[in-house]
Amino acid sequence: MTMDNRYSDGAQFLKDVTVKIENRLDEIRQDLDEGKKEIENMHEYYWENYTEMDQYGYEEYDNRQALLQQTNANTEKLKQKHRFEKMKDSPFFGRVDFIFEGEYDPEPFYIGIGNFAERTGMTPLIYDWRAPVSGLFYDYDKGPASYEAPAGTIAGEISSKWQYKIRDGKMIYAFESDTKIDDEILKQELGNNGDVKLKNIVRTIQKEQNAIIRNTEDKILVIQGGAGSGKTSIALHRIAYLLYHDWKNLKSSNVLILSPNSVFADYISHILPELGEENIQEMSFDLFAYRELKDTAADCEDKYDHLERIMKFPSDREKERFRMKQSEDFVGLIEGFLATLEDRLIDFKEISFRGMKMSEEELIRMFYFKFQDTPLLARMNAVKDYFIDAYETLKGSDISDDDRELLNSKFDSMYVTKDIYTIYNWMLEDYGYDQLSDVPYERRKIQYEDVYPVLYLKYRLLGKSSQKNIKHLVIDEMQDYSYMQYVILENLFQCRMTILGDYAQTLDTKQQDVLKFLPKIFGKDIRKVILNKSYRNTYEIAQYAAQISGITGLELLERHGRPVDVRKFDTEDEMLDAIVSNVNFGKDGYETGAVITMTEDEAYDLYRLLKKRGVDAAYVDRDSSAFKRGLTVTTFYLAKGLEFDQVFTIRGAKENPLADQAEYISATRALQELYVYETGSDSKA
Ligand SMILES: Nc1ncnc2c1ncn2[C@@H]1O[C@H](COP(=O)(O)OP(=O)(O)OP(=O)(O)O)[C@@H](O)[C@H]1O
Repeated sequence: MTMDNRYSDGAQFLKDVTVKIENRLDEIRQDLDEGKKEIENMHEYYWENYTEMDQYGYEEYDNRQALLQQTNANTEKLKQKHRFEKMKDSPFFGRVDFIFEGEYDPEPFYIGIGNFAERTGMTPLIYDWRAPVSGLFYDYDKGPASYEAPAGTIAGEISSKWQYKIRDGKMIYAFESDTKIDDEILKQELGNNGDVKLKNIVRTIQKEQNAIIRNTEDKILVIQGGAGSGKTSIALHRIAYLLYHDWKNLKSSNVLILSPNSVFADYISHILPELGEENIQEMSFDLFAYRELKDTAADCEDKYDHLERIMKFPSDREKERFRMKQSEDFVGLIEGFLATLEDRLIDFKEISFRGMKMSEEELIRMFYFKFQDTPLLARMNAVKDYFIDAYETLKGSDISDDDRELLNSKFDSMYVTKDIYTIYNWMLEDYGYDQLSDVPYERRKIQYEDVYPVLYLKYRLLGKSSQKNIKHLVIDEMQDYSYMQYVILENLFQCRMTILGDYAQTLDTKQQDVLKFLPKIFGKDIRKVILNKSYRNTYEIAQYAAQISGITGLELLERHGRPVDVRKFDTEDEMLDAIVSNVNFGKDGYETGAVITMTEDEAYDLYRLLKKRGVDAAYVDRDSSAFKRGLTVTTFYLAKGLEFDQVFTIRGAKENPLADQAEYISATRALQELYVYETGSDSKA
């Protein structure tokens, strides 16, 4: 067959399938209209008749159920409508012609962002990229191939593979794919200008990425990958894949992403809806900790307070103490402290209540033996419940609320304190650390180094609030979580996890290899995957970044661009001039750019100066929830995980202990152009 013939096949198929999609859309719209009317009728019927409905409420109940069913059916239809509308624009992007073993003629399988059949239950005309057969498209070139179907392995041969680009229902191109073309298409996708949202990559998922996306065996999958290797993209596609395959069990509300901040959360929020799935919950661990500690202190520092401080006032002692407090050794210290805490925390006093007594010895026996597995601060409650049970059995009646209150306070008063903050201070004192300031609740602000140790202590003393609803946890930027944080996470979440990150992009002054300690915490359920190919940056930028980080062995895509512009200016004015003259947005220019500094103050100053020069820039700080098209001014730690067409990295003071990581993280944010600027004589040489 000639190329033209094949092209016309795809084009003909596009015509046919477009008509069919339109037909289905018409039907769905009609169904939706009828459904809406049905709901209105039900409401009307209800309001007209509810006074006469039977006294037991059966009819009312039936009515409500019917209404609920109809509403659910409508929601389902609405989702379908959205999917097909999207598919009408671009129904498919790939095709595999597969000759099943024992047969002669190839069967074409068209692949798109969702399944499409003429009618529900009929053989699909287009297959969802997550369907078993679509695996062929990502995993094989021409030749023998197989895929895993529910019935087992299906083997055969791929006679050809096609790549399509369709926009607004029109065929832009159709290529029979081979390695060279695939690479060209990938480069073209990557060469397109950056967006303010991370894009889906279904058209060009690479084989090694696909293996991760389609992995269902491993309970905990840990992905170490260099900057721009597609980790975040893959994690989100994996979630989409799991939602599709495990739809009975896993709903989008069962998935939680632990993300570094709101800008990042917004940045990744489009992929799942683009793929026809609902968006998922995300939260920063710091916010979670802060909420959990609300009853312990009025305020807690977050990671960014800590970072700003170590950059402004670098102190080796503080760095060391911080590291120690997040370490395995410190978990050990807390455990050691807990082992001796019982004696110190309780002052046993005989209980007597309306003629019933519990002696000190009895209390001790209960406390140390009967309820020894209950967390310490919840244990007296267990003893009290036991006491109340015995009392009620004896009297043959329930105890009054007032009496229960009275007993609560009697039992509680045996604790010397129940304040976690105070108990934590005892521990700091025991081990020779400075204590937290002894102030009333309203004035308490827990420093970042103590936030997670206090949270750990709290869970050990009160029990944890297990997050049962979450069945899959995604942890992005895994290198930024400490041993202590992982121990807490392991306690809170017993579910499947996708953990991803890059040790080179650490926000600590020293790299930590979380891959080393994760197995200690999560046991043998862990599987580790390493990604070595970088997709984001041009060759020139990736090489520059590799040279500053000293990382070797990263495979780079041969997508070329401008050389990196590294310059030192005598004055800030000259540097600003250079930024202004290189910024390139607008009709023929780029979509996104960033001026990235080390500290918040530096970012804010530059933002103001750029504004003064009439540059339309936006300032992104830790409270921001999105970044926009055009120029953004921000810090390296907030730019983490994001990408921009143009990046202006502004080197900070050379004493800044995070200078190297900052430069690496900033440089690897650039898609097309990178400028590394500094000013003055006191800057980094
Ligand atoms: N297979 C692919 N096809 C097309 N684009 C891809 C592919 N894999 C990755 N990319 C693109 O590469 C860029 C980097 O991806 P992503 O942000 O997921 O990487 P990352 O490993 O999380 O990066 P970092 O750690 O540096 O933040 C994105 O623009 C993404 O769309």
